[in-house]
Amino acid sequence: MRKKVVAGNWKCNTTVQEGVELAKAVNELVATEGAKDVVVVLGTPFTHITKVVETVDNSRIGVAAQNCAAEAKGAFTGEVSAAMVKSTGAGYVILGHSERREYYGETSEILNKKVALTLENGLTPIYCCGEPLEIREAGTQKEFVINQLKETVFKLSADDFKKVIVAYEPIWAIGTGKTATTEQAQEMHKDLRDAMAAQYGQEVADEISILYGGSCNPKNANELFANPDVDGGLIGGASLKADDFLAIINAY
Ligand SMILES: O=C[C@H](O)COP(=O)(O)O
Repeated sequence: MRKKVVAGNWKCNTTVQEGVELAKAVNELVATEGAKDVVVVLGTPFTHITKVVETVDNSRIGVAAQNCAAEAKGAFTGEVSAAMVKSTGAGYVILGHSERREYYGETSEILNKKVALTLENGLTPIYCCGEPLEIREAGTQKEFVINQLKETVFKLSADDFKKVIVAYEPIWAIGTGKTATTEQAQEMHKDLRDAMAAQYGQEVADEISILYGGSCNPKNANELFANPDVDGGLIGGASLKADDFLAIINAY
């Protein structure tokens, strides 16, 4: 039975102190009011990870880095390795977010190295995929997104692929207030699961959590999560407010 997952992606927001306050608030709300069958993850900036791991109940809330280095270690000034992330107590790494692909030139080749290092270090990759507006308008989004998977995580063995969480994030919906309709989300998630089944078999495909990301909020989460192939969300803006994030966790 695949897991329901609601992961926050704080992106480049909050100071360490603000982040710890936010984590504290989420921790309290999740402990008292959070849906028990939902895996909750906080994707914090690198600088916050150790403190956030110390702040939350780790048996209830996981912590994610938003990136990691494509190299294991060495002379790579400014980089943070997967092993370093692991040593903080974090359990997840968000990889392939469209902002990293677009602003930092992350290619499939780079992402393959990051995915491999994440898995080697016992971390769970939350692997993002999604199409830009022009691809959606041309109607070729299915081929585009499945190709992103083919170039990266579909190169993994079935055993490794089973450890991956996939997040579908249409780029035109990120931070724009323009959410994919519930039909658009379900259609793509089903297409992605079918592609996973073609690659690895239905049993593996049925185990993979596929999250939706893109202007997900307390008002639309319920409808989005009601889809049979939507297994949760990767939440940007709304994860910065503890009450909104809790409402999304409880939207199942
Ligand atoms: O990683 C999260 C996504 O980019 C969604 O961000 P958003 O909820 O602010 O649209």
